[in-house]
Amino acid sequence: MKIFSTSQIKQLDQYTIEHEPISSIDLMERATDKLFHQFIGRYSQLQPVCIIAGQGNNGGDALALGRKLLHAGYTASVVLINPTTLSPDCETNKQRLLDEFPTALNILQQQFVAPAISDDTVIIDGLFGSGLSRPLTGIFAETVHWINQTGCEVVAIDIPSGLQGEENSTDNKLPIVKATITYTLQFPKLAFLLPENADFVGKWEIIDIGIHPKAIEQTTSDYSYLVEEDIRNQIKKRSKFSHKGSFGHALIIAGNNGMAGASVLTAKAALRSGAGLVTVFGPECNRIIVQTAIPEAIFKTTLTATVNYNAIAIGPGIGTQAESAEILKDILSQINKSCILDADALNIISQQNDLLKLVPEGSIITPHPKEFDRLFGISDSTCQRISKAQENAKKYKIYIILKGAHSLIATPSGRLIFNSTGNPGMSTAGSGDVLTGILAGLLAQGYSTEETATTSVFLHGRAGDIALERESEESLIASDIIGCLGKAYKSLKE
Ligand SMILES: NC(=O)C1=CN([C@@H]2O[C@H](COP(=O)(O)OP(=O)(O)OC[C@H]3O[C@@H](n4cnc5c(N)ncnc54)[C@H](O)[C@@H]3O)[C@@H](O)[C@H]2O)[C@H](O)CC1
Ligand SMILES: [K+]
Repeated sequence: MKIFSTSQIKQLDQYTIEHEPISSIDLMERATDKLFHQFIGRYSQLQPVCIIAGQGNNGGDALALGRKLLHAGYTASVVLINPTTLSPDCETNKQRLLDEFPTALNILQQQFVAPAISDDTVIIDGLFGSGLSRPLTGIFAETVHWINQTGCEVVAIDIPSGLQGEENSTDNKLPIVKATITYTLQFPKLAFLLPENADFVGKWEIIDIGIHPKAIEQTTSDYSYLVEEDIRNQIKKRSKFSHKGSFGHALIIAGNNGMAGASVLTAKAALRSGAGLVTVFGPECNRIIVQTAIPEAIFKTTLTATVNYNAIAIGPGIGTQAESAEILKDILSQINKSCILDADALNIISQQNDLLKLVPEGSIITPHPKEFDRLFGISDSTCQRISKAQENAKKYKIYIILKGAHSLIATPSGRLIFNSTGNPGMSTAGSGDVLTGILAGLLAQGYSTEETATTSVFLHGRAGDIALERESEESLIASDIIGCLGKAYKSLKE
């Protein structure tokens, strides 16, 4: 699913109006019908509602939603913050509300006056949406401060008011609505995927308002959101006549003294994701541990003929000592096909930056933000880190998987793909090793590097989400993710 900037969304909106064709007021009516249905699915008529509308089309949406809720029998009051002029569609919806429910509307022009609410009131935030161009001040800022101190549930229309759709200032004192849930129109906004905005956006759901499909298809964007339908068709079907040789041989270089668990988790994940054969390379002291924990894997302490492997993953738990650095250097100088680099392999590279040039084109590296900063320099904001990921993925022609709540895949062609699966329970020891194992498993099976990166990240998160059905966010451990890989695959075949 593409992610567009707010200015692109404005153009898509216009294209829909001209080519569907539909008048802009009817598009607003259609959008608010969808919002209304989403809202009544979550909140009953017993719940009092206070609607805050602004002067633009976000305010128009709020006024129309208020009218629909009053029609449906909700106890709703509407406050219109109107110091200057209303957009034409906002004006129309103000009139429609006044015509039908004249006493429900309170218009404030200069100073904010808090409406009467109760503890269980739901506030609908329709003050500003995608048209916001600068930080809120005056009566708008007062309104936001009031909303945030009520302690009530807040439903934001499109975007929490005060938040920009893309990059936001790092000043955390700016007036921005803290929503419980954001019903966003048609497309997720980039800001929703950035960790610093989590407190404002709350949960978010996409409301399909019927933007013209041709406009969506024709408009390009570097950004996208990886959803199930992107992955389903990528899963390879297995032939009835296949044998273990059909699914490739993965080499996992992982685990030092005391870190055998890293090799176990990585190798197990590679096997569970479908590799035909898995060989673990590690020190002699790990032999019994690895062979006991995964009898299906081969264990080696010497490295020969790396050409025989369909996928090589290197890094989990290898440490950054000279011996490991030598092995990494050897491997990188020897191989000429894409490999997977994680954890200590990345830490070694950040100490010897010239090694980055040896990483074969099309390789996949999987840093978390700290490892990323060690590799490419410290970033002041998530947006800056994202730009650096894009720049370096292009420069070195590699896939960079920047791990996080919405792991980001930066591709050699400059695309930025955010993952949609996963949960906070997956922030646990060994979770990254599991991802590396899945990547190795898929690459070994002949998935292209791009398919490997996207499918692995999606499957890893999906398995984590399935694991959460039995575990809590606190109790979930990396082995649970591996244990749910089967169900994750099945969920994509149902
Ligand atoms: N395709 C869609 O997604 C649809 C979206 N709809 C809704 O329309 C808004 C966007 O409406 P717009 O009128 O462009 O912007 P806002 O309502 O967010 O803002 C109004 C107006 O305010 C001015 N402004 C900007 N920043 C400030 C500020 N800090 N202080 C004061 N005034 C400010 C600026 O001139 C803006 O234009 C979208 O979010 C959806 O809710 C449609 O209803 C359906 C189609
Ligand atoms: K809003």
